[in-house]
Amino acid sequence: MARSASHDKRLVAVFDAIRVCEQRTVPVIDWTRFYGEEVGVSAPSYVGPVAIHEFEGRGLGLIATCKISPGEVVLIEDSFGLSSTPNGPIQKAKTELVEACCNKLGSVDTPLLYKATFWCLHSEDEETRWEGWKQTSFRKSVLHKYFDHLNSAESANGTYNGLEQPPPDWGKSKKSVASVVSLNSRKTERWNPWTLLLDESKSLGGLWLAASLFNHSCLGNIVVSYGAGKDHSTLVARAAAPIEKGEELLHTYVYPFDTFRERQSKLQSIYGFYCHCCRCTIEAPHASLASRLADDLELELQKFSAARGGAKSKMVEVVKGMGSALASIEKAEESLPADLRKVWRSQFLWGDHGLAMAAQEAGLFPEAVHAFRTCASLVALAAPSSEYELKYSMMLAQCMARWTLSTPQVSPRPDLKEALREAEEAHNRLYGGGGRHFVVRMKKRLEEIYAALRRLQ
Ligand SMILES: C[S@@+](CC[C@H](N)C(=O)[O-])C[C@H]1O[C@@H](n2cnc3c(N)ncnc32)[C@H](O)[C@@H]1O
Repeated sequence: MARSASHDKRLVAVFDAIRVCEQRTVPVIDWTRFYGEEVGVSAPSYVGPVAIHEFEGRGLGLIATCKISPGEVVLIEDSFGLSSTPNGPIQKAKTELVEACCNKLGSVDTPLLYKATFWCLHSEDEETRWEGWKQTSFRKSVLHKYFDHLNSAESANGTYNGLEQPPPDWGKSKKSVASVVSLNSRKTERWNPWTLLLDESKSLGGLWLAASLFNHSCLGNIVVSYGAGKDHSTLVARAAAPIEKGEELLHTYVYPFDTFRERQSKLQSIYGFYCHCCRCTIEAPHASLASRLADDLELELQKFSAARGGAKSKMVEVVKGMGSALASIEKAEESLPADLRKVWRSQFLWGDHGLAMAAQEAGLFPEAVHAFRTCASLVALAAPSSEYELKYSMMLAQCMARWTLSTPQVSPRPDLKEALREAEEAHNRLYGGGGRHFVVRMKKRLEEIYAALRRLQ
């Protein structure tokens, strides 16, 4: 008996190793359809070189089973549930998502494995949950089965039956569904093919079972994007930085450019934990200073909102005010150890963004270009390869184009070609390709702006 048990263990180890080696080839994304309005373009699911692991103080998470390079796909997965109203208020999106999950859990068409995996996700509902869903070893075995299913072409039907535990009690209350949704849901994002900016008007709340296992760091090493699938419901996670074998894969749950206190407060109120990541460790001792400087900057930003659409001279004043608030931040930065300065500075990126917008509106293009460049360099530190990197490189290129169009004799000319190349690279980092296609679209858009300006002259 003992002999056969150890034999079994070795067999499991061999099969596990084969499972890691025999990953499916990463599906290719069709870029021409990616930006379109078409629905029903689906990408096959895929799990890269990752394994489920238990971490002290943060429950289950994912680790790399080998070295992963930036841009490498680690997960492709379709949503379990989606809210129905695009860009609805958070509460409405959550209510709709809870409803969608309840329907899916109640449907006989939903494979048992999906239902079991849903109940294995992190939850704070201690009253109505069956005890089994809280046991780490049981959660891990169900989740492993779900991961295997994502990487195989087989249907999920029946796979749950192989688990050792008795079939669970499916009769859950809406409250327990809501707890899982609150702690694991995310918001989809998509690019508007016309403005080439992230289009909030199409965002939906959604739940992805495997992606729910990513734990948080304010300096994450993966990025997530949404493309293909009905309602752009397919989630694609990629490495944003080199990840060593055995290192945890971490995603940033909150806006990465909020101040230390703002991030901590959101993480505690929404997810119930205090973040001890390396960035928070750097920023914690200087938290009061950062909050005071952020308040001063915020006052200047409010002046910008009030001056929008008004006299140019007023906007020039606003630019001066913002510039001096940012100069105080840069002065405070000098008191920090040199290697911590830039990461600390990224808490104020939104101020540079505001300055860039105000300077652009005031026609102060060199200042605007400088501020957009600062945004891009801060993103590269705190949120590399993210949608923010693409956003700022695109805004920079568009600002340079406006500058050239409004002052054709400008000297030295802004290097628009270089900025477009940077946008192309940022696109490739975020999506693993498609940058050329994207830049061609952007050039077309710039030509349209130019033609419109010519008509006005
Ligand atoms: C989306 S789930 C992530 C997976 C989860 N660890 C599990 O066991 O299923 C979010 C929850 O994980 C935990 N968590 C995530 N990141 C954490 C971190 N950096 N420190 C402590 N807990 C964390 C928190 O309990 C949070 O509410």
